[in-house]
Amino acid sequence: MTLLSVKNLTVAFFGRSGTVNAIEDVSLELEPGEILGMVGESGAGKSMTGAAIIGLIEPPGRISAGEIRLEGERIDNLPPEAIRRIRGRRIGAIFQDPLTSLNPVLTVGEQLIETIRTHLKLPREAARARAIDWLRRVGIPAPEARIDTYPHQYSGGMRQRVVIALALCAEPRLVIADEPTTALDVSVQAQVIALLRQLARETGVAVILVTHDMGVIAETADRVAVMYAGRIVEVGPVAEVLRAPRHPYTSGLMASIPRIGPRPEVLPQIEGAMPRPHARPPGCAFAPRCPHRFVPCTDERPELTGTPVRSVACHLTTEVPA
Ligand SMILES: Nc1ncnc2c1ncn2[C@@H]1O[C@H](COP(=O)(O)OP(=O)(O)OP(=O)(O)O)[C@@H](O)[C@H]1O
Repeated sequence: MTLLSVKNLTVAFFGRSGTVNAIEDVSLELEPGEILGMVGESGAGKSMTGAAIIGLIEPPGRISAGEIRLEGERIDNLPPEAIRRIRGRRIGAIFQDPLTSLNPVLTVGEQLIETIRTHLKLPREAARARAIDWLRRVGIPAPEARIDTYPHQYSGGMRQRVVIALALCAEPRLVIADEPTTALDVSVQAQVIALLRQLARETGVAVILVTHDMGVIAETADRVAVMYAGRIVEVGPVAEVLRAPRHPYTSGLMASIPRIGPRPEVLPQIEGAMPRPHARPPGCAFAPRCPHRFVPCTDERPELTGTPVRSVACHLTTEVPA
C-alpha cells in the first residue's frame, strides 16, 4: 500500500492584506522505504509541505484544500490530540537546528527513554537499553556514559545524530528531514547524510528530505520532487531527472550543481527571481524567467501531468511550440 498520499494540497495564510497560498495544489506519493528529496530555492514551499504532512501548520496558516493520507487514513483533518499521537509514533521529524528538537534541561537519555516509553509502551529498563542501542547506532561513542549527559555537552554534529535517534527510536514509517545538515560544518554534513541514508535502508523508514542542495539529493534520494513558487513542477527518479530534466527550471537547477573538474567552472545562473506568493503570474510561475517560454506559458498554468513516479508541469512537454 502507498505509504503517503498527498492530493491537491493548498496551505493558505490569512492576513490583514488578504490571503496568500504558501503552497498550491501539491500532490505526491511515497512508497514504504522510499527516500524522496524535495528541492527548490528559498520560499518555494518545501518546508511548508513537510510541516503540513506532520500537522505543524498553525494559525494564521491552515490547510485550505486537498488531503493527506498515511497508509490510507486521512490525517489532515484530525483533532490536535490524534495528530500528536501520529507525530513521533508514525511520522518522525528532523529539523535543521538540533537545539529546537532537543530539550536543553533534560539529558539525552531522558528524552530518548520518554519517547520510546510513550510510543512503544516499553518498561523503563528495556527503554533505557533501547536508547543506548540507538545512540550506538547513530555513532555516539561510549553510549552507556553519554546517555546521562545533556545536549549542550555534545558537538553540533553529535547533537544532530541524537536528533536522528530521537526521530527513529519510536520506529515511525515516515520521517520528515528538513534541511537536516544545513546548520552543521561542511565536514560533518556528509557523515550525517550518509548516516541518515544508512539508517533509512536498515529500518525501512521512508524519508522526505527537504533541502536546497541538489548534490545531497543526488547522493541520497530515490526520487526527487522539484518545487517552484509553491507548486511541484517536476517529479522523477533521481538518476533520470539528473540525466534528462524535463522542466526548464529543473535544467537550470542541475546546471547550478558544482562539478569537480580540472578547471573551476562559472556556474550558470537562472536569471531573475522567484515571484512572492502574492505576486505569482496567472500562467506558469516560471515563465518570466524561462528561456523556452512560448504562447500559452504566460496565461495558462500547466498542470502536473504523468504518473506519481514521473511527472512534469510544463507546456513544452504537452504542446509543441509554434
Ligand atoms: N507565517 C507566514 N505567513 C505568510 N506566508 C508565509 C508564512 N510562512 C511562510 N510563508 C510563505 O510560504 C512560502 C513557502 O515557504 P517555505 O518556508 O515552505 O519555503 P522553503 O522552500 O522551505 O524555503 P526555505 O528553504 O527558505 O526554508 C513562502 O513564500 C513564504 O513566504
